[in-house]
Amino acid sequence: MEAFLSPKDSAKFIAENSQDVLVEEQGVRKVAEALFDKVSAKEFSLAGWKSLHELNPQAVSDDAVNWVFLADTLNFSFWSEHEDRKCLVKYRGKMYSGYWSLCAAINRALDAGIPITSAAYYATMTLEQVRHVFRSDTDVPMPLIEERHRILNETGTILLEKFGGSFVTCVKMSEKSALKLLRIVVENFPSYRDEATFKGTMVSFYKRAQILVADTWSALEGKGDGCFGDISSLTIFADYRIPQVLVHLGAMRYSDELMRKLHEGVMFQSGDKQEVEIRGCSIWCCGLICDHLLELYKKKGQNMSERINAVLLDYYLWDYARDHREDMKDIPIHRVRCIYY
Ligand SMILES: Nc1nc2c(c(CN[C@H]3C=C[C@H](O)[C@@H]3O)cn2[C@@H]2O[C@H](COP(=O)(O)O)[C@@H](O)[C@H]2O)c(=O)[nH]1
Repeated sequence: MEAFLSPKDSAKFIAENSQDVLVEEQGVRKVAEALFDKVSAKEFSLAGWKSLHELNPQAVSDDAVNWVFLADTLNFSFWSEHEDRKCLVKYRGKMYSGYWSLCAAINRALDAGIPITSAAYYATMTLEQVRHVFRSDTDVPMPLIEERHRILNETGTILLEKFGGSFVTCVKMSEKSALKLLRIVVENFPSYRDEATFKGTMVSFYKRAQILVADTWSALEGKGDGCFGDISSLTIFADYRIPQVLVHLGAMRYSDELMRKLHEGVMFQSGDKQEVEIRGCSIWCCGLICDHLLELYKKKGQNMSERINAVLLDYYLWDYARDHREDMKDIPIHRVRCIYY
């Protein structure tokens, strides 16, 4: 990890050198002010991870931690070429799309007696078994199914060989440090090495590794082995939804040239200059929103460092983006097919 800048330092470096993506200070302030009264809402709380999301595991248990590890190992690339033709998974009478289609497929498999969250199982799954477990209820399959198969086998084998087959072992090794757990994940599981080179500097985003730590924190309700004293050291998770909502809210802006490419549906490669600028500026922008929010409360004599951090801001903005798809349709997502987000 030493060779690469941390996600926070990467974001600063990228934002300072970005040409096609700009963080709008005024817009950042506006968003922080708009969120001021939301901080005490359940949408902005650790408890919201369970209470607002029926597919997330509800128990505090080893099974829940291993469920999170499986979900975040496969937590990438759900967007579809055409909005009206996408992978959907039906679970308990309800249709789920995008990231939630993954969770619905995991729970559907568990209900069918398939031990999909067990490393001993997914380390040796065949491609056909992976296709079956993650099958769509439309004629559009989940994207990158072959990569998902390869990553399941690779990750399951490592978890068995080095950590006794349970992610709980990694959590205990982290000794209640989010950054230590992040390091364990990135150093041991190759598919989590979400890194790039920008202007000759090695930068990192670690989107799936960071959301894995955050989701572990949430599943354990911030207690016991999940009581991470340094959870505020994490950044938001640079996916393809957060940039969209930041531009929609006016906290970030794309150059005309980049906006034109996005509207044309141009495919980017992971690590492209503009793709790195979108991801790095999103992280930096959200860090500034957090800082402003804390400052607004400080002016009222309130220290909200326990209630405001990048993880809770991310969860809030991601859910907001999900609920405001229609309002955001004029801001295209940036299209990348990769295993990192
Ligand atoms: N920044 C950030 N990105 C997140 C998540 C989640 C879901 N996690 C939490 C959500 C509720 C629970 O609290 C889970 O913990 C998925 N993604 C990313 O979004 C993309 C999928 O989008 P769509 O195609 O619209 O489903 C894809 O890149 C996926 O990797 C998050 O929370 N933050």
